[in-house]
Amino acid sequence: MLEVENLGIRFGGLHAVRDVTATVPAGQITAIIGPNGAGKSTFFNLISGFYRPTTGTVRFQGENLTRLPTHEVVARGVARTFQTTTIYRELSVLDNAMIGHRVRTRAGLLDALLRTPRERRDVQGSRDGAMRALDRVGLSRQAHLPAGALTQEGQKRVGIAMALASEPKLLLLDEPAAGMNPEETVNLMTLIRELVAGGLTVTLVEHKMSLVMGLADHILVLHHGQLIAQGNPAQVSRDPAVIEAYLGSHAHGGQMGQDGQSTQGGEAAHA
Ligand SMILES: Nc1ncnc2c1ncn2[C@@H]1O[C@H](COP(=O)(O)OP(=O)(O)OP(=O)(O)O)[C@@H](O)[C@H]1O
Repeated sequence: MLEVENLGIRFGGLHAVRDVTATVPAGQITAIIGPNGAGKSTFFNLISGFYRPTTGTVRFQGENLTRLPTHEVVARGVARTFQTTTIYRELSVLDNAMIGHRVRTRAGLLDALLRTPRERRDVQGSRDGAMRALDRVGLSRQAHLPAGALTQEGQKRVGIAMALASEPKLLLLDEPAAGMNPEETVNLMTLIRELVAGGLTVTLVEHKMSLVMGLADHILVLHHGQLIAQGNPAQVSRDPAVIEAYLGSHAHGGQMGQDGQSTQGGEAAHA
């Protein structure tokens, strides 16, 4: 579904992502892992159009997305969530999801100001699309609550609904389980599996190895911006280069698993 070739970006002297060639298969869950600073978020920013690569190409369903602005990437079916929650806490859950949907509607500012028939049709379309997205994440009954009144898990679901409201084919989740307790993490895994069973392709960056190893069909491992391994969880967790990368990063003060639980390296090595 997604193919990147020789993808790279430099920030001054730092090669944050270097020469990555990889594919994301349709209908599967692909996880991107690697020690802190490995380039995972930067890689996400490259494939979702937030950053322009210094080298290489990004192709989605055969189409070259490399130089497209973010909204064009979204319009072609690639949507993402963010590491930190970016929902509007004071707005209703429905309004949040509608914001996600508006990316796909055509009415411009003039239509909105003049409240043209097209604008009214688009608002109705956004409402319907947003409700469908809320239904997919199990939030239709909370649609009229302020988003900030929901639990941490509920707010994460709002963020996912915002992305789903643009009706993506590929959903990019940036650390979806950050800040979640074990029960919430299991609920999230169930939700992701349901979305994939419904035909969505999911790619995620995640530190929690229990989630990655329990969920991913395919794993890409980045280290110092480079792809050092890929394969299924069993293959990746016994790959010497992966174990070395995590243990090395730990030895040099690499951050431990999310919320300071156990080391990524330990979990990867024992998964
Ligand atoms: N906009 C930027 N400008 C300069 N340097 C950046 C920028 N974005 C990221 N970097 C650097 O690129 C490297 C990779 O960062 P990135 O956030 O992609 O890693 P990561 O694997 O997502 O890390 P983490 O697991 O800590 O979230 C880091 O050294 C980071 O400081």
